[in-house]
Amino acid sequence: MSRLIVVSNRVPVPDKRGTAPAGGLAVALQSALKTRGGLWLGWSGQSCAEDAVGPLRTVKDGNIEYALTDLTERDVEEYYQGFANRVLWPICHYRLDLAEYGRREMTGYFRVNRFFASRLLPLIQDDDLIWIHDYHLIPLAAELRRLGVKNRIGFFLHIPWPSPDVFLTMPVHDELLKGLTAYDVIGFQTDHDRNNFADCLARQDMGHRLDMTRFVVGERAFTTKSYPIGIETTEFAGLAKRAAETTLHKRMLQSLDGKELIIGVDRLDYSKGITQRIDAFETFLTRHEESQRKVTLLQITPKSRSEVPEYEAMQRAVAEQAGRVNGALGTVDWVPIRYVNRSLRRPALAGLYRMARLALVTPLRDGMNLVAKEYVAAQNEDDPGVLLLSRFAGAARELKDAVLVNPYDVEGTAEAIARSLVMPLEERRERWKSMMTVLCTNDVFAWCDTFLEDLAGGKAEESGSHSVEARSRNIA
Ligand SMILES: O=P(O)(O)OC[C@H]1O[C@H](O[C@H]2O[C@H](CO)[C@@H](O)[C@H](O)[C@H]2O)[C@H](O)[C@@H](O)[C@@H]1O
Ligand SMILES: O=c1ccn([C@@H]2O[C@H](COP(=O)(O)OP(=O)(O)O)[C@@H](O)[C@H]2O)c(=O)[nH]1
Repeated sequence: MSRLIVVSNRVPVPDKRGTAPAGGLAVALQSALKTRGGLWLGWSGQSCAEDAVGPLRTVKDGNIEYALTDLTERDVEEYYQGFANRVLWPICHYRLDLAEYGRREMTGYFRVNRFFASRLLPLIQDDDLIWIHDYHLIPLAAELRRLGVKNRIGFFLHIPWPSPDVFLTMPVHDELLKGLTAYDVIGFQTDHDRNNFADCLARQDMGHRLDMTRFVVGERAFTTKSYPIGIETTEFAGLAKRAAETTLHKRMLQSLDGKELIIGVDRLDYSKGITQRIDAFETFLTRHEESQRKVTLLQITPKSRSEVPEYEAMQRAVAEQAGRVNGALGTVDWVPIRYVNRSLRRPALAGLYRMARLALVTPLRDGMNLVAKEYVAAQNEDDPGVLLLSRFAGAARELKDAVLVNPYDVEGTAEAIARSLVMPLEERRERWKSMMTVLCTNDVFAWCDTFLEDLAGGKAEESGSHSVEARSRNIA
């Protein structure tokens, strides 16, 4: 079996686990890699002065070897906070109004990709499969090809790919599209994203289509498909079941004092629709006065990308909004919204999901949204809660039995909250069962195996892949 090399900007640095910022890419890749093993290269999360970047730091954890690199302060500013998170992120989430183009940031982005290529090159062996992740590293394969790398290289985009009208507003769109054609397999979360990408190629008159999934651009042929990312469904369900025994769980139940729990879990990001959600919750409480004092919304929102101005502004806006609603509607013994700005560990989250009668997952746009999947997996099959899910999350393409809402429609979402809270047990069970069936089939191991099978050139890789046997060992 070929060795797997994974490259991503964000890596769950082993000695910092638990304190690392929450994010679906790191969570999912770690689950996917733990059986198969491999080398995982990424940013250490540390920045340093221009002349102080040391050698790679390697850490072995189980059968994953992490290779971590520091970046300079300028790199972080231009590549991560600048081009990745002030241009690519807003554009891919359809927020043209928030994109801030700057030549310095664009140059920094391509420079850091060259730097990643130079760090990776000495580690590559002939048979390695290389799997690069997300919008930070789109040009990495082109840089590796320039250095003579002939290995199979795959790319998976965790965020949405927008329609050509949106994507082509970006000044360097052609460099990015051409950069992608250096990969052998390009994966997206949904068919919708994949089709948008194909439409961008067509609009720019780049190459031609061989069949449903194969394209040729210049000298290169590549496959492009959707591979919806999943979670460790069975393991997460087990975590949630066991959480009922913990002190946190008991304390939380006590503090609820019989009130129904509604939960929201999101990084503090404008794509997650948190302000629209709070508006919808307030509208629900005002229009359904009988529910006041009977429900509590627990909004867990770890800070994210705080150095980026749009995120900093949002921190203030959401805190003020939650404070205003609590001030207006709260009573001496009832707080409508419990707003938590810290990251929780996954076992604690699993227990809270299971306790919640309703989850509000209402992004304005989201690549997938693993929280939606985790909430479903955590439910008690005899008395499952309801998932209220935005149509604009990648997860909505699979979880068709969630209560689907348009998060821009605040009144519609408020009414969906009201309906969900009184949904009969039989309907809740039917919806849950159908969603859980999807999650058990499309779990994170299936995602990983399917992508790697295509990357390996169609042959199923034998040992160490996530065979049913290996997966059950993993769960045990
Ligand atoms: O690394 P950060 O800047 O702290 O951000 C965290 C991650 O956010 C994004 O996650 C995405 O990946 C999830 C798993 O595929 C998906 O469910 C979600 O919809 C995406 O938003 C980002 O794409 C990652 O690169 C970041 O690490
Ligand atoms: O306090 C928190 C909040 C979130 N998460 C995890 O972070 C991931 C968020 O992934 P998602 O795909 O929903 O969104 P992203 O943040 O990647 O955009 C999920 O696995 C959550 O369980 C966590 O571990 N602790």
